Amino acid sequence: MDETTRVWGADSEVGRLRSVLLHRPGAELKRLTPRNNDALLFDGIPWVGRAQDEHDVFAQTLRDQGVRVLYLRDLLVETLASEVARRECIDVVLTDPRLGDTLRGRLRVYLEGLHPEDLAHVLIAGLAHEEFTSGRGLGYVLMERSEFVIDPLPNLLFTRDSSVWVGDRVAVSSLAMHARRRETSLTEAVYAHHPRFAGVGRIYSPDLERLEGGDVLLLAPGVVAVGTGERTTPAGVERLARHVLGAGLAHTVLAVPVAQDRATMHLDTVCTMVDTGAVVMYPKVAHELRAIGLTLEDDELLVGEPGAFLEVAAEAMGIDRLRTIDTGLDPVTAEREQWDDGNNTLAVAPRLAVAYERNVETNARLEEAGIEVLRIPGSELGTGRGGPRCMSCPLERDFLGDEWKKSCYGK
Ligand SMILES: NC(=[NH2+])NCCC[C@H](N)C(=O)O
Repeated sequence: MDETTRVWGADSEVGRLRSVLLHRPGAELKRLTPRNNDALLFDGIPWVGRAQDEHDVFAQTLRDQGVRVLYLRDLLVETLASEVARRECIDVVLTDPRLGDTLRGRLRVYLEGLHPEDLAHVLIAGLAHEEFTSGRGLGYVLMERSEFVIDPLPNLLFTRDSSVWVGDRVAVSSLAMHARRRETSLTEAVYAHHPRFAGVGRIYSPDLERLEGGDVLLLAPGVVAVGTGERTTPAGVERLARHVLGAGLAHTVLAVPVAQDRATMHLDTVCTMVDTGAVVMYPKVAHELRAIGLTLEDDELLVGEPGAFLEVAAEAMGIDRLRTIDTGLDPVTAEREQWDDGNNTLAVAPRLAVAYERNVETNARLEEAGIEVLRIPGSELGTGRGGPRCMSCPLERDFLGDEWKKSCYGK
């Protein structure tokens, strides 16, 4: 398809995937140490070379299915050819109040002198105290050697969280955790200034209430579920609902409260779609999870009565039942495989999903249920607590539109 006729976006989680935004992990992962990994939201210290190999397998698996893989880093380098984009990305770094004016001034001169390739590297991998030899000022002198003048972004790998498409519009999200806040200045720059995305409509921006893409699930054309818990706030759900409903991109938004735990940081840690009317879901929460329908009437956001997620979702989708496939086999296996992102699958098409190979029982269950599983390794990638869905932002999926119901029932 030529660039001018391209229709970006998605109206489901399962329409045939045409292009996807990934970030191949790099030098930013080398910044992780046992002292900073918790603050940087990693549960271990990944072997970086192996994590890259695993990620390459992921990307190749998608390409083998005819999916075009775009890398965030490449787009960022191209974006940074624009003076405005450069200034915006640099300004965000310089707002860090830890710096102090002297160090800030030095840093500005340094960053402004960098070629786009090197600037992208520093924006992603950060800048260690010892690497910035031209640093001056009290902020610099009293900084611990192990600190960063610019913090690295090891979670950039999880491209699902910093932007999400609803219909043909993109939401650049508002990340909740300090370690991730700056990620969206890079995604924002790409969507705003890369010629590839010229003219694309927006429905969210990073200055709004907290909202992370991992919480946003396109259940069906017209129905969007949004988790609210550790990351996305109820106010974030409300704001997105207003924008999505107001723009006619959906008729119902479901707010889905999830426990405020690391294991369930996003809705996609317990539930992802693998077919038009089916989800893989952590059984422990499947029947506890509640949902509240939000609709818009005369510009007023109406909040429905809370009900069981599976029922409220099926009703909003207009189907009798949302099919569930359980994580694991017994409760202990289910808990282990939920933790290891067994629920976090990426559908390439209806009944075809990428999953971590390590979740043996969950994958077997998916296959029993008629879902073809494309297995990828994730021993190192998994240390960041994210699976194939978290590591991908679908840019183009075939829109299912009215065909959706037919494919849901026509099996
Ligand atoms: N959509 C997701 N589940 N993303 C997982 C993100 C993991 C990342 N380490 C974080 O804590 O933010």
